Amino acid sequence: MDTAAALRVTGVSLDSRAICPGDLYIALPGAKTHGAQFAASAVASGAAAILTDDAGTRLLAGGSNVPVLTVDDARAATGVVAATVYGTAAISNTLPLFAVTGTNGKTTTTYFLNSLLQALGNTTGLIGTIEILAGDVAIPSKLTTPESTDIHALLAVMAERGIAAASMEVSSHALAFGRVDSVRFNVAGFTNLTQDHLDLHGGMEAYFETKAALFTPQHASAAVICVDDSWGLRMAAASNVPTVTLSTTDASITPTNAANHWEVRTVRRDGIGSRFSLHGPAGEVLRAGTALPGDFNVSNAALALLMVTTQLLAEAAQPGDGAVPHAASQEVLARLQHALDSHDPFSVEVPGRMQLIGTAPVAVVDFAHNPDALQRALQAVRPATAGARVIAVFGATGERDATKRPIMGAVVAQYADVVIITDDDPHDEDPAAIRADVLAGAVAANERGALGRIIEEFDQRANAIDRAVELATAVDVILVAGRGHEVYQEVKGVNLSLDDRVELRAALTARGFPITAPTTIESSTDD
Ligand SMILES: CC(=O)N[C@H]1[C@@H](OP(=O)(O)OP(=O)(O)OC[C@H]2O[C@@H](n3ccc(=O)[nH]c3=O)[C@H](O)[C@@H]2O)O[C@H](CO)[C@@H](O)[C@@H]1O[C@H](C)C(=O)N[C@@H](C)C(=O)N[C@H](CCC(=O)O)C(=O)O
Ligand SMILES: Nc1ncnc2c1ncn2[C@@H]1O[C@H](COP(=O)(O)OP(=O)(O)OP(=O)(O)O)[C@@H](O)[C@H]1O
Repeated sequence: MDTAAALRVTGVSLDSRAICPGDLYIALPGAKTHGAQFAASAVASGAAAILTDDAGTRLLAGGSNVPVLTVDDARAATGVVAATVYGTAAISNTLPLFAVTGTNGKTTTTYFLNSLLQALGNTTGLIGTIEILAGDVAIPSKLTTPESTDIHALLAVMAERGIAAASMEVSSHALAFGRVDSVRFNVAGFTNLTQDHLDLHGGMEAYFETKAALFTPQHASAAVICVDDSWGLRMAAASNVPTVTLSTTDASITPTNAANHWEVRTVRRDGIGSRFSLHGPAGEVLRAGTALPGDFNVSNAALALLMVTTQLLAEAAQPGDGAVPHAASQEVLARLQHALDSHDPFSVEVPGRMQLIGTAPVAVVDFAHNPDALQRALQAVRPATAGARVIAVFGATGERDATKRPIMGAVVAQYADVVIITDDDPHDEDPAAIRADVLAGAVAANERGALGRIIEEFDQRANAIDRAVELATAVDVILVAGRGHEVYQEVKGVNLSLDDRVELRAALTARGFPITAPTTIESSTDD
């Protein structure tokens, strides 16, 4: 214990491969192996000490020449240790943090938050599926929500670099594995809950409970919860931090506490996007727009707007009773409206999210990879022109929630005229068996009279995309769904280069159809 008391570490990592000299290596039990198996390698890389559990200590059994600290639950200790080492336990007092959780819309909403915070004059940070940004420094992202050791290190770097506000996606995996432990967000937002990740959670109730952990004083000072569905209403009731609710569709359920309820009204189409107004309980009105198609992007934009509004109102609140004087509230609204009008922050492009690749036919790459997202994406791209068809290319992921596969097949058959089934990331599963599960759902829906009369299957995703373009006329719409921004397809442990945007653009060009210019975060421009 004397050695431990005198010990100084300069960083923390859960991964022996990422250890830098002077780091603490936290050896965790995992699904496949125990981190203690890699302790020697961590020490060889310069680990100054090891923290682990009883099982880890037994595995080390006198074989370590650095101090070993043993705790009952090493994962539960990780967040607090990382926050202590990086000095980030109370960082949200000086660096406002925004978290977004929900099945769909996390990435888009964090991009919208980031864009609005910048429009308000902040240097910002962003942590999510596509990339991590600390001001103008971009760091590649491996997970939607990094491990807590990485989050605390990133927050320390952000504070050092003068970042004024940061937005983060919080996945249900992150909540289940304690990745946001010792992080308290100023405002946590909830988008929606629909079927996904049942391989991890077992059922929707457990999935809901995991998400609900974000809306507790341990993790959030305030919540903004979208109540467009009954899960949202339940989340608002379960939340035990000050909560503002948001409804974004006519069909939304009105919560009982109208005093904290905001709603979207007057949505109207504007090109492929929309304009809308957001109305508060005291007659507040903010007007905004988004160039991204789909009603769900109005929801995402409204959620981002209300989360920032909530934080600015909290900053304007009087110490003591917490009330916001009328003049201060008017000032906040005016500042926000000016940022909305001058920067159009929700028209930022989100890589692989309803990303327009071709114009005639309209050809879109989107990340929809679960039943609800697919339905909404297909509805969003449905053309008004009589006789125009929607041609969908998609597949399901291996080693993830297998129950959603036939449902995805059925949804696409229901909402697309032409259904082209192919591979997503099969991981270690047999791709043909995954396609068969999806196909079964599409065929069954077809037999029940679903819209999709043409159903085809391709084992090569590039060929499936090419086939979609071959079948298309200039008035049709092609939706290539499921992989969005991803540039590799993982097949039996091997990452094969594959970018839907590149394949779609090539197929359109080969047939003389017009395309849009590539954007920055694409494999075609990275190379
Ligand atoms: C299912 C899941 O989340 N698994 C996580 C879990 O892995 P595991 O239990 O299999 O770990 P393991 O391989 O047995 O290894 C045990 C320990 O040894 C360590 N190790 C292992 C090998 C080595 O050489 N050195 C080393 O130190 C590992 O870092 C780990 O701490 O613990 C690891 C670190 O402790 C995580 O990196 C890993 O996430 C993997 C990479 C993953 O793919 N997770 C996905 C499913 C995920 O979290 N996705 C969500 C988003 C989902 C969505 O919304 O779509 C996300 O937030 O990204
Ligand atoms: N609010 C929403 N409701 C339903 N579907 C949405 C919503 N926002 C986006 N989508 C659909 O879900 C897909 C994924 O969106 P996004 O990446 O923003 O969500 P996410 O929660 O980060 O997803 P993931 O956890 O899988 O990374 C989009 O490509 C779109 O098809």
